[in-house]
Amino acid sequence: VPTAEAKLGIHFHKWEVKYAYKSPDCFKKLAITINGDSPGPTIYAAQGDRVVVTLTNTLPTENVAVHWHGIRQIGTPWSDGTEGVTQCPIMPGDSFTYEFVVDRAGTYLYHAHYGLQLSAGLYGFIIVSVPLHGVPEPFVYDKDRSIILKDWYHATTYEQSTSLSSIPFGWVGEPQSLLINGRGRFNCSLLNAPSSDHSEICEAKIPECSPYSLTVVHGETYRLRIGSLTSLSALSFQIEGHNMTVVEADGNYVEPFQTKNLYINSGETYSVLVTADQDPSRNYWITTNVVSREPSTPTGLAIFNYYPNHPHKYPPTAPTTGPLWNDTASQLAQSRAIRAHHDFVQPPPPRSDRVIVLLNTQNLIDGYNRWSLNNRSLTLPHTPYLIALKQNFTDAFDQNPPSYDIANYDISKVPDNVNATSSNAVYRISFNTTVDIILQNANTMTPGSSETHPWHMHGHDFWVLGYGSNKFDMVKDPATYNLVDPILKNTVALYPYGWTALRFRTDNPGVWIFHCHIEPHFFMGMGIVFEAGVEMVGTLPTSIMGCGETKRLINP
Ligand SMILES: O=C1O[C@H]([C@@H](O)CO)C(O)=C1O
Repeated sequence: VPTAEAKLGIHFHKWEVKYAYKSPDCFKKLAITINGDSPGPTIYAAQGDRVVVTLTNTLPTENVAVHWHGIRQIGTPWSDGTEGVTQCPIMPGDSFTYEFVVDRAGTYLYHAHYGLQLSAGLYGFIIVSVPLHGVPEPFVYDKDRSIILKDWYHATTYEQSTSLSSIPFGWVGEPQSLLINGRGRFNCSLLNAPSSDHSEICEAKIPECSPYSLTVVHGETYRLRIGSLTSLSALSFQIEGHNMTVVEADGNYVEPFQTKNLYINSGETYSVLVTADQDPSRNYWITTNVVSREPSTPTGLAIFNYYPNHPHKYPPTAPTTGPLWNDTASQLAQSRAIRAHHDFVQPPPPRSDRVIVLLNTQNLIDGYNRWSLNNRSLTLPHTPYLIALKQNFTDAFDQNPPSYDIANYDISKVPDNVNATSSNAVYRISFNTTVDIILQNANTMTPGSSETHPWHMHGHDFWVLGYGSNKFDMVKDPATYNLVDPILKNTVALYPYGWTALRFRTDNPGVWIFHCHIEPHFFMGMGIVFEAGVEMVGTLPTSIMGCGETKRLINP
């Protein structure tokens, strides 16, 4: 029975964020949970509803902040949940209320946006339905189901963040397992503990790590919402013997297209339609595996269970895996195949007012391994930009980083690191203008290597105008842009040695971050902060300022 508040379109949630021992892949480790769960509870709402989450931080010695990924926060930029950008972190023992409107139906996510807390397991779904009398969705299905994908590490966030910010540098490496709806399987016999009995820390037979099972009825069509909140891995997702028809991406309807393998990067969501039209006398494998980086993680497994077979009966076949990890061409082909649905095309403005080219490089800065944009590696200040810029503390940050000419940069070479510096610069962009961002990939510090980066923008969707596989040509490449039916997204892939071109309108007053969604890359500086229309932002809630009781000094 819906509560009175839910009938009014307000959804209250009380979250206690705390550590708990979890064994999602059979290996016992500390995870950050919401009310004891990782992944956390799904937030359900209808378009236009208000979501109010009161979060109490019960982590003994750690701050926290939660980002509502894909929710634009129109009029509430202070609820975006990005520590250092839109709020002070929530300190242990403190409570903080996030309040925002979900203005558009679709599939969204939430996750920690502080340090490496996403990798500790603070993540979940936000599912927004079409309102009762709203425009119907351009597809039909019998049932709505959701699957959240995660890569899982056994090292703690403290170990990972210390390694990443030490000399010598210690990379987090590939994950130990892949989780489907919070369940995976680590091979306990790989542990070389002194005793042969691992049952205390790794127990293959506990129900907590038995594969997730999705029960279907023969003949029915399922809308499967698939979201990825991996720390690192780009994934391929497949259902043995079944085709998937992609119909939604990041909350936007797409022209339907069929695939057997869905590529999904961290921060992306897709809806696919799957019809249970195969031999119903058996179950099938749902699998996910690492692409873009050479995998060393076992395939993630779940069961596509035809009723009335037992939900945990293993399929009779060996699990199928996706395409080769380094088949970038097929990933690029999927990216290019995604177009706006023909009834929902919102064409972009034909030209932009400003072009920002961002060269993506890995650098050595003062001996530390970092990632940079135009040779500047973001170091988040602990005075949140939104507060500082709204209050005109303009001396707090560098303003308007200089533009960068990539014409003479050789993207196939290891960077020379000469001009690479740490920076807290903020791009100040005129309100209500059209901006193009050209993401240009390049070689890392390892010869012959360039990596895939999923770029995510807060506060806005952007049109994806095009992709290229080499250095961007300012004259020729803009002529190839899709200005007819480009997809709107909030997260998009930048492929090795290639470029991706985006266009967006600065129509949401605030201060926002645009960053690589690989958590350790963001931690290593891979992002920019931009401001547009901050003077139009309403009075900032004092809850985002100060910390603990010192808030009284701000608002006596
Ligand atoms: O940031 C990274 O560091 C390593 C490697 O480049 C250096 O060890 C890697 O694969 C990353 O993505």
